[in-house]
Amino acid sequence: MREGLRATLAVSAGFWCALGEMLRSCAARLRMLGALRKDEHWPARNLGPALRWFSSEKDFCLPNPSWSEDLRHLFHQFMKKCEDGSWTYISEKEMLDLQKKASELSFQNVKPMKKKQFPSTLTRNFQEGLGFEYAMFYNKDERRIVCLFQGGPLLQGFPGLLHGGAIVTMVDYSISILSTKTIGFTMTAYINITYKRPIPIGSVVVINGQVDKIEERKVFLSSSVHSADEKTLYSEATSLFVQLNLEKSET
Ligand SMILES: CCCCCCCC/C=C\CCCCCCCC(=O)SCCNC(=O)CCNC(=O)[C@H](O)C(C)(C)COP(=O)(O)OP(=O)(O)OC[C@H]1O[C@@H](n2cnc3c(N)ncnc32)[C@H](O)[C@@H]1OP(=O)(O)O
Repeated sequence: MREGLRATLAVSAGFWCALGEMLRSCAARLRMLGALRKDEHWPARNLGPALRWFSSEKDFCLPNPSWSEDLRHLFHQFMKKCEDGSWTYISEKEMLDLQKKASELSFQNVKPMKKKQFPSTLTRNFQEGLGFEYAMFYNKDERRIVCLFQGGPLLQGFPGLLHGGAIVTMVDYSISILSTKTIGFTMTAYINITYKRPIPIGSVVVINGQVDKIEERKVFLSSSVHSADEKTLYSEATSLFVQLNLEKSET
């Protein structure tokens, strides 16, 4: 009797969990689709606080209900590549730790913001699905980084298309992590991007970044932005990152 009751409770708990997850997923997709409607350019209107506050616990790089099938599929493909150790998944915590360490090391004259005033990194100040949704993978031996990126409706430039500034932001983030992981903390000296095709809002792109050359403190990198099926080349960039001179004050 007791066993029967326990089994019933387990099944019903499972049912409510699955239903909850399904509703959450539908809500996120609807939010994104709603925001794409022509008359709702500012979807934050009814969405409560638009900022996603700093959290060291949640890993925003993991799939959430706003992720499309394409993004999930690529994410799982890359997670598989991590199994033999050639690629490594970069968690949100690792990015925040790097950023925190960078400011401790190099910007000693800058007063750090209090946690409560401090929204997470620029790319994380959006509700799920409305801004930058991405995950990054690093290949140490090949000095490469891959960023799987789905840009949401708050990143719109031309109607229905991603703003070029949002694209270059994501490219810059990806390769700044690559150059930092390659030679230590670096800053962007220049980034020269060519936009070849517009990127539709909500589509999934793959950013590939690689180190081309290192000359003392200078790291030269190139990157490309492709569609998930690799058929469309959206953008290409070349850039220079300079390793921070930690003896000098940087402010
Ligand atoms: C803080 C690091 C954070 C890293 C965190 C990574 C973890 C990631 C985690 C979470 C993701 C968040 C990631 C956010 C990151 C976003 C990245 C950005 O948006 S950075 C903001 C925009 N960039 C600036 O504001 C730079 C402003 N510029 C400067 O501060 C300096 O100019 C700097 C540091 C770039 C170089 O200054 P010098 O005083 O250290 O070095 P000098 O002597 O001027 O240059 C060194 C060599 O580089 C050449 N160089 C410098 N700038 C150049 C340029 N624009 N074009 C060509 N050559 C240049 C020079 O000619 C020199 O070359 P020769 O050694 O003589 O051969």
